[in-house]
Parts: sequence; C-alpha cells; structure tokens
Amino acid sequence: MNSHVSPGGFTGTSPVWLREPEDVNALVPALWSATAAKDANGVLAVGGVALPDLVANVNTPAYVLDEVDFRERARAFRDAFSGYDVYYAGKAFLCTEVARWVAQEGLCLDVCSDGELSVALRAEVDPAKIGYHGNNKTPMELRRAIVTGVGRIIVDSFDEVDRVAAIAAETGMTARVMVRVTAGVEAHTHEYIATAHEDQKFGLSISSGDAFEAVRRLLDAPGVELLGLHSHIGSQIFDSSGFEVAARRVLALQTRIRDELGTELPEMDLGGGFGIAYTTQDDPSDPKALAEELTAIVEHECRGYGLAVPHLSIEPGRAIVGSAMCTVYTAGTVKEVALDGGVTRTYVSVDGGMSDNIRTALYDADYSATLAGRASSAEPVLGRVVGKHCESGDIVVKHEFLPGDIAPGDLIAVPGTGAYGRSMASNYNHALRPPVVAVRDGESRVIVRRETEADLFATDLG
Ligand SMILES: Cc1ncc(COP(=O)(O)O)c(C=O)c1O
Ligand SMILES: N[C@@H](CCCC[NH3+])C(=O)O
Repeated sequence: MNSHVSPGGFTGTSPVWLREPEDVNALVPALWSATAAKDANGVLAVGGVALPDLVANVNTPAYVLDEVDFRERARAFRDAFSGYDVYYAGKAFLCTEVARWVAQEGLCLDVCSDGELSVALRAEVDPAKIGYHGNNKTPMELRRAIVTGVGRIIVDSFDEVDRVAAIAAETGMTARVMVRVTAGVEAHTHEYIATAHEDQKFGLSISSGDAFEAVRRLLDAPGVELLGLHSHIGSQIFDSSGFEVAARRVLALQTRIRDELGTELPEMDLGGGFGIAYTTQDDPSDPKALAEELTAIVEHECRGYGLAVPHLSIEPGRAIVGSAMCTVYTAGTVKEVALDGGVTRTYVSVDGGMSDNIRTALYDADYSATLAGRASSAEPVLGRVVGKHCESGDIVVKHEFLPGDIAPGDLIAVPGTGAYGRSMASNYNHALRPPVVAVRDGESRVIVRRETEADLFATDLG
C-alpha cells in the first residue's frame, strides 16, 4: 500500500497539497467514477448522462451513482481477492438495488443493524452470505439473525457470547460466529474512525485476555459454531503496517487457542478500511496490490507460528462505493471573505451541506469539487463549498480552486461521496434527504427517491 501523503501544514490559507490547477475545468480522474467525463462545454456527464439533464428531472442536491463503476470495483475486489470471501460493508451505502448488485457480482454482504438486514433480505441476498456486526446487538436482533440463518455473527462482547449461546439453545438453531478482537493497533486515520486501539468500544481485547476467554466460552457453547477471529483496524487507511501488526497479534491469539484449547479456527477476517482518493493528496492501492500485500502478510505470520493459513475474508465498503458516487448541488450565494494578508476566500453556498455529507464536519475530511454545468475561462480562486445549515462548521469542501466567475445557479459536483454520504445523512434543519440516482449507458434511474415533506410529517404526529 502506498503511504498516505501527509497534508504537511498550510501555506497561508490553504493546505500545501492543494495546487492551483493548470485547467480549473479539468477533472482529476483518480477522484471520479470510471464513466465521469466533461465535454468541450465543460458539462459533466456520469454514466453517459449529462448532469444538467439529470438535475432537470430530479433537482439538486442529488447523489449520482455510477453503476458500471460500482460493479467494476466490486468485481475488482472479488477477482483480486480470489480465495477470500469479500463482504461489501453495507454501512457505507445500502439500498435494495445496491444489495442486488452486490449479490449479482458474487460478493457477500456485511450488515450492522436490523434495518440493514431487512434491506439485504428484501433484496433476496442469501442469508448464508450475510455477516452481522455491531457492538450492541439486541437479543431481538440476534434472534432474528440466527433464525434467518445469517452466515456469521461477529460477536463483540461477553454479553453477546451469553446471548448467542442462549438463543441457539432455545431455538435449536446453530449460531455461526466470529469473535471481533481488538489488536491494540493505532491506525493512521482520524481518531473517530480508528477501531483497533484499546480505548474504544469495539471488540474484545487480545492483550487483556478477553478475546481468548470469549473464544473459550464460545467453543464450549452447544449450538454455537465458532468460525474464527475478526479484526477491523479502522477506516480510510493507506498504510499496510497497521494490518501487519494486527495480523501478527490475531495470529498469535490463534496460536494460543491451538496450543491451549486444541483447535485451529478455520477462518479469519481482516476487516475493511481501505482508503480512497478524496483529493490529490490521497494515493490508494488497487485491489490487486492490496490482495498481494495482505495475503503475503498473513502467509508470513502463519509460517512464523506454524499455522495453516485460515480461510480469509475482507469487508471493504468505502473502496467499492466511495468513488462510485458524486453529489451534485446548485450554488445559491457566493461571498468573498477577506482573510488576513489581503487574501480572499470565495464562499460558495450550495443547497445541501452537512445533512447530506457530515464527514467534513465530523472527521475534518477533505473533498474536491468542480463546476459541472459549463466551462469557465476565469482565473481560479481559492474557494470553500459550504452548505445551508445553521452551523459555521457546515462545510462540504474546505479547500478547492474554483473558477473566479462562479455564480448562483452554477452546478457544482463533489466526487467521492458514495461512502457514508447518504448513509449518514440527516434531516437537520428539516432538510429532505436527497435521492440516489443510478446512471448507466445514458439512462438514469432513481433508486432512492428524494424525501418529501410528507416523509417529515409521517413521524411528526401534529
Ligand atoms: C467491522 C467493519 N467492517 C468493515 C467496515 C468498512 O470500512 P470501510 O468502508 O472503510 O471499508 C467498517 C467500517 O469502518 C467496520 O466497522
Ligand atoms: N463513517 C465513517 C467510517 C466508519 C465506518 C464504520 N466503522 C466515515 O465516513 O469515514
């Protein structure tokens, strides 16, 4: 994996990685889905559908999902990780149609709530190909998962060990489980999306002995089939050293289980978290390189411990859907704000914001943007794309060079919003969550419709 290029500070008002583009109209292909392209007039099309035509039908803001790109990325993971099971992490983005695409492309599906399970079942995903995560699954959720025949439940606590065993005993069904372990790794990502250090809520600690104890109890529980150990170190990760340390510690636990409990667990899940490019500072690996790297790490560690290589699985979410989607907005107001040193920043307010993309406010995430409806010959200016919510932190794109003549009514497209954009969207300020429009071969299809006022009033009983 290529290492993440550190932003390395600021030059005045913008981060050092942000360079003034030679052509402010040009797309940076690595940030966009496979079929995204601009014509000579600067009109952006995705899946052969020009965005001005698309928004004439569905309005803005809208998420635009490139079906060809999504399927290609899913297949790329499936093919590169042949011999593994690839679980698409539905938390990144899930709707019934996308769950069907996942199944059609031969991937399994990772869910982490009753609602996500309902979507998977509605799409007729084979329950045996569903994995079920969560640090606080209710007894009701666990019962449904077990009775439905979910392929694996990833057990996250001692309480859950007891619950799973009790439900298996009571229903006479077999509960197939993995144990989520905490490997004590400090992943190089934002604190809120790192999940393998000790002081957080997920998993059972290897170093404290809790993970071993959970394994011992599950092996003893009638009706429970323990498949293996699961480790997920965090999200938007570029550096393989975290996976390496985690694999070493998880396999050390596998060795202890073999030596003290007399069994080698047949499976192991390495989690997801593979980073994507949001801006020119990100340089992600392709699935083939990732597969080679992760497989080499596991094989090396297994050799060292004298273990058979377990059947492996991964759970990419962002790396499949992240770049497959962009969001298109309409600019509403444009404001020049004078900063220190005689510099100005152009604030472009769009008709969405933190209600359709919380990641900038929540994780200080970086995004990019481009004018989507026309070309401009104006000089680039340092811009910031902000939303329409009552928060100064309501920022969509913190730093981007935009054409100096950007004006109300312009369409602005933001790439890389597929992961955790719609899935973490909210109704803040009673915003109506935008639609997801799938595009392919010149056709567009609304697969999640825009919310309406009636949706808001469906729960507000008046
Ligand atoms: C257990 C688990 N698996 C998979 C994922 C997917 O992560 P990503 O979308 O970064 O690939 C997550 C989210 O971080 C997760 O918590
Ligand atoms: N929602 C986060 C990632 C956490 C995923 C779930 N463990 C993001 O947008 O980056």
